[in-house]
Amino acid sequence: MRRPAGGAARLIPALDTGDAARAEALAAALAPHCGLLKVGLELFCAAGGAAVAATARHRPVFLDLKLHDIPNTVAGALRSLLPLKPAMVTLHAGGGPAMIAAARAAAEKAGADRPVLLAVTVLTSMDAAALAATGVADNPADQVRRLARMAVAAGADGLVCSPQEAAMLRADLGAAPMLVVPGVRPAGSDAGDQARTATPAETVAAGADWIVVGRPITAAPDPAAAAAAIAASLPG
Ligand SMILES: O=c1ccn([C@@H]2O[C@H](COP(=O)(O)O)[C@@H](O)[C@H]2O)c(=O)[nH]1
Repeated sequence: MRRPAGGAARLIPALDTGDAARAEALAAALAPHCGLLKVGLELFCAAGGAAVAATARHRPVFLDLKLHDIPNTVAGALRSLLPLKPAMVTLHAGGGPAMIAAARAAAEKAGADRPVLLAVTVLTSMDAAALAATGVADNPADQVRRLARMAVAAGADGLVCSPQEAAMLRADLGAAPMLVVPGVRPAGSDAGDQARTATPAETVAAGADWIVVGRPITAAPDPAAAAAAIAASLPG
């Protein structure tokens, strides 16, 4: 997977709906304004591989299933997903190095066309209090750094972090890991359940390769116009 040159290629709209027909209509409308399209848990649980195939007719698919299980099970899940040819797949960094290494070994069975493996660090919906409730006393940035170092060493190609950690990860890990960043909000839009946010332009300036935007696009009266406006705001 090549890194995006800039502008619209950096944008990944999240097709978060349980309605496969609506997802396909969104995919068709948003494709001219983005680099990839994200199929997440809501759409995959509703429509499975058929939704991935339908979305892939419009743009390469970022399959955001956040796999998190014992290594053998995650490796098996990866093998089951390979026929769908997703461009990117997520797994939780919290599954640990053996799980990530097993996923990498399974993905490599697809050869040169294998999906990019992205390790999700600390969910962008979590603030320090939410993290503390899980037993992690460190602030989100420290926990993101710790998980990111471990995940890259174990074989992840890239990371999912919030806009607020992108610059730190670039400084810490250099240019190599791909950074895919949700929790992105155009100025003035509702954060909803996202806790660690920034604007699209700020997020790219901080070092994100791709930004993920869901509701500010899909809940807009004209999703294609919303995506076009976000793409136009991105630095090259
Ligand atoms: O830490 C994470 C990991 C994944 N996501 C996903 O990104 C989108 C964001 O949607 P918005 O509507 O723009 O909030 C959604 O599909 C999440 O599952 C994330 O938000 N944070």
